[in-house]
Amino acid sequence: MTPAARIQAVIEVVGQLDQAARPAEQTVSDYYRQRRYIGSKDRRAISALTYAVLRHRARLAWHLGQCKGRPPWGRSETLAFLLLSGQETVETLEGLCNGEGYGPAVLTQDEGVVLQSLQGQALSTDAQPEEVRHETPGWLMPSFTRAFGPAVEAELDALLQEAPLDLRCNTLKTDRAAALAALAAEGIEAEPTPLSPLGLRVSGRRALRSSRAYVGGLVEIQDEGSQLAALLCDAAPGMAVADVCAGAGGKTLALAAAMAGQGCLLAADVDGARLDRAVARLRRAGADFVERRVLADLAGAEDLAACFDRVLIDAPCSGTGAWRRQPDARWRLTPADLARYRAAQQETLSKAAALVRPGGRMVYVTCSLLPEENEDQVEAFLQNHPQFSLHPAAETWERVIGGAFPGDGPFLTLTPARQGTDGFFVAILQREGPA
Ligand SMILES: C[S@@+](CC[C@H](N)C(=O)[O-])C[C@H]1O[C@@H](n2cnc3c(N)ncnc32)[C@H](O)[C@@H]1O
Repeated sequence: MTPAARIQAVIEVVGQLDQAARPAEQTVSDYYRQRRYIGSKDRRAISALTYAVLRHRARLAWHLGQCKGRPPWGRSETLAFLLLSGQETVETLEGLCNGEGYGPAVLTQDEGVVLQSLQGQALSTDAQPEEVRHETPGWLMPSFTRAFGPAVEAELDALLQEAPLDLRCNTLKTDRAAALAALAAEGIEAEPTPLSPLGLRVSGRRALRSSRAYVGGLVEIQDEGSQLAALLCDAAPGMAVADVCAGAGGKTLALAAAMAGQGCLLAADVDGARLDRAVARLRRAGADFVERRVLADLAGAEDLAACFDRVLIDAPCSGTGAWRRQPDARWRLTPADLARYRAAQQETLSKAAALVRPGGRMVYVTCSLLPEENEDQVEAFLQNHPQFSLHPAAETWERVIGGAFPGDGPFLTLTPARQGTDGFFVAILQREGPA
């Protein structure tokens, strides 16, 4: 594809994103599915520019004077982004938008005027309101400020960066050094992650999913933060462990490895289709001992009451900690969604508590950075469940992970700005009784 044709493709994708209430990832992959002739190099270039435009959505709307309501999205934003980011000038844009081949149509007179007025300006300026400058919905600013105080700007900016590709080496089949060597043998460069003893960070984007190391189950894709959250469950061989929001099994796989394939590991979820997606992953990882169960209601699972040494709640949440991976998600989240997540979190905490045996632990995890889904939920739970108390995350960290605990309270909060991971919150709740 010519550079102009790639820009036209981005204009089309970005235009479709505005109309679609679904995740950008789906819209982008549908666009490619309908255009099989677009090769992988062009796809990479189109996706990179599309996501760059998305990451600047509020600032572009501000520059284009469309701050009120949802701006029309597509051509004007793509061209404005190319100009404001310094990748093009008005003159080079005029050359690219010449209506020839598969490139963008000729600039209209109005577009020319707008682009001339933007030339030389910066994408971010102090004149923009804080929430525009940090690409954050205004209604969430008080929550982020409450979470991070003076560090809020650095945290919000870090959430706008691209996330790395992290892998967890699967200790059911290999160790980290051998996994690194297997990847290197296939030309995939990676290095150990700074915090997780099992993590590998891949440099550059390689066709990982078709590699022998991935297909053979030596590695699984998992953010370093997610690996650390799973390690803090402190699951061990021979234990009875329940992952009650298992979804497609990301953390179940990590628990299975921590248990060395020995003991009882239950992967449960309310969503059977999600749980089905765990099957192939479990098989690939050699984690055949995991039982799966669709649970419409944890309260109805009487046969599981007080059975488990560890219960992991990887709770449904706003996903604010994972905004680096889905930059459009911030604009789809509504106050009603957040209220729904909070209700589900409190309900899941209360019901899952019944599964923990005396002396056992429940580990509450979110990939949210909002105190309403994290500390507030744990506090409310503890008020109503005096048989549970907070176990300091630092104690488990030092024993299971090693190195300095990256926090200063009973919980663990990981953030892209501080640890370079996705945002995660972990609280360990100990049920009273013999250890
Ligand atoms: C954050 S995702 C889990 C991700 C998964 N643990 C992983 O590591 O890949 C949250 C999961 O909670 C499930 N869920 C939503 N509401 C629930 C509820 N009331 N009880 C149990 N699971 C629920 C969702 O279906 C979803 O799979």
